Amino acid sequence: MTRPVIGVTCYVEPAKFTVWDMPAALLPYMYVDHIARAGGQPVILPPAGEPAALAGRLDGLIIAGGGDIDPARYGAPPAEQTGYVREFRDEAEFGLMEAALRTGLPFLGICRGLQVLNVALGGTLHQHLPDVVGHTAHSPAPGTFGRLPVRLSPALAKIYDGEDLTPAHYHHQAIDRLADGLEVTARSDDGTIEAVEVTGAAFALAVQWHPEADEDGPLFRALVAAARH
Ligand SMILES: NCCCC(=O)O
Repeated sequence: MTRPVIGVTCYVEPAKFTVWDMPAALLPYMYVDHIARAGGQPVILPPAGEPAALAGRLDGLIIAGGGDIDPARYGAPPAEQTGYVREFRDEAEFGLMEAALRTGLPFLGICRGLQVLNVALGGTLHQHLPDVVGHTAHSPAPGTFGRLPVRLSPALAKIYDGEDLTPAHYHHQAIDRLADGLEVTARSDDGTIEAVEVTGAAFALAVQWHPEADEDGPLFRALVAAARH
């Protein structure tokens, strides 16, 4: 069976690899491994050229984790804790997001990808979640995933085969004002929005957590299944 082509966005950051120490287009391998194990063909989309022009050649799209969105995109001045803003990545991913929404391309947003979806549709973000919820359980230490329970909507519970989940989290920002056209599909106990879907779309959903960090990949399988149609 032909594998649906799943585009997945990536970082561009200073990096050390083999004998080199230079900027690299980077993506944790877990993303592409999950896509391939789910039956898809992963294609990494660096934020160079015009990746949105490729949307018509993809069967599905993942906007992956990454640094903070430039708060100017949702009309806010930058907070002190806002970091790793890469305007070139914003430009590429907001273009891809717009193309996916316009064409009904099956879409999965992961962490930053959820935030791109919300801002693209006119929503806003909390720029530093610990200031809002009073704890750091969503991002306990640099480079370490936290585990925090979330309660899933019936639609998401069907994908995960259960209403309760304790996924891997690493985010210091979160949705503040939910965009029109989105529905909340999961929250954590402190009220933080942890997942959303686009109302009425065949498959356009996003999670604030990191499904790529877990061995099992129901969200990746669901995306690849949607991408086959
Ligand atoms: N803001 C970028 C995604 C991760 C985070 O919220 O820390």
